[in-house]
Amino acid sequence: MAIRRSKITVVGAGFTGATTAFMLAQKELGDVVLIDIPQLENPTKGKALDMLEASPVQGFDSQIIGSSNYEDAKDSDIVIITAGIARKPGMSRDDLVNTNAGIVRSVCENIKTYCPHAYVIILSNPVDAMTYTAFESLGFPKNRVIGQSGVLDTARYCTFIAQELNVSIEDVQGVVLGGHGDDMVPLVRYTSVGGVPIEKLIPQERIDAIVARTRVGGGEIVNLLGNGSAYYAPAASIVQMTEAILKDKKRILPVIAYLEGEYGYQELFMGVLAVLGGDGIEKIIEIDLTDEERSALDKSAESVRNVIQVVTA
Ligand SMILES: NC(=O)C1=CN([C@@H]2O[C@H](COP(=O)(O)OP(=O)(O)OC[C@H]3O[C@@H](n4cnc5c(N)ncnc54)[C@H](O)[C@@H]3O)[C@@H](O)[C@H]2O)C=CC1
Ligand SMILES: O=C([O-])CC(=O)C(=O)O
Repeated sequence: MAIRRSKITVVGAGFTGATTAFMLAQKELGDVVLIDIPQLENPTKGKALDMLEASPVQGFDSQIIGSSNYEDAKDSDIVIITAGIARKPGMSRDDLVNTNAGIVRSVCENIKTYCPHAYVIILSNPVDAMTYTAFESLGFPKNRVIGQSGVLDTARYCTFIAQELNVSIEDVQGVVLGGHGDDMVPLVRYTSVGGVPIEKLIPQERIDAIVARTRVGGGEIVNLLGNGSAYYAPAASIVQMTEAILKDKKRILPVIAYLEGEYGYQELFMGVLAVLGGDGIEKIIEIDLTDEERSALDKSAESVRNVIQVVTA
């Protein structure tokens, strides 16, 4: 059998979806199908064609098509869900829960039919609860249903640390666990620059300020944009996760995973460190936490559980 290119479907052709599709093609991770609602079929086709017409200039061979028909998504290896509404200034991600749960459920019905073997990555907010919703609707094994939050939250955290120290971002290592909300848990004790713990490089009050800014990093962008939320860094985060799966890289990344006893949590989707490779979430890595870190994670888990209760009620 001839080797074929991977096929990646991105559902939702708005800011995050379109940016993700373009980055995936630029990196030649596969052929890309961009899907939106029938009322937006022409703009979706237009965006895809515009991206494709960049290929001669940028030298990528990935195909990109726009569609509102899931037949075009048939047998995708990866499906990325960005469909849904985004928040505006003054709103929390949780305010989106009812609208986006309906959208995610209807998208998942199509994924189930047309892409039964896909690895599914969820971006739509509130993303921990939307990953739970997708898992329930799809009925896929837990290793194939993965939410995106920690890669982005960690990226923001590392950006602020590199800025603070005026050093290369390449030398900053950190991790943010927990739900994708204002009580997420940046783990200072597991953060280093060039192998040196940040507590030895940055005064405590500046570390506290960086942690606080990270927790509201999404809101900072929402307030600056005025009408929508972040999309460049979210798209880059999704692309990193997609690449980890398609290239079986076995990256250790913070992802939203289904917890069945890990860290003592049951039947909960939340951000934890995991090995992400050719079989999706291949392993969850449990790290030891101090009492303080543990109670911060418990608080975040409680917030996530409250939103999940809305979608399971
Ligand atoms: N988890 C994370 O880290 C992040 C999550 N988000 C979330 O991602 C979602 C999308 O954000 P944006 O792309 O900025 O919003 P957007 O409004 O630019 O795009 C959303 C797109 O979804 C489409 N859509 C709605 N219902 C659909 C359906 N049933 N089928 C297919 N497409 C449908 C809309 O027509 C629209 O084009 C939001 O919920 C946002 O909060 C955004 C950034 C980061
Ligand atoms: O803040 C938002 O609404 C979008 C998002 O999840 C992020 O950028 O972290």
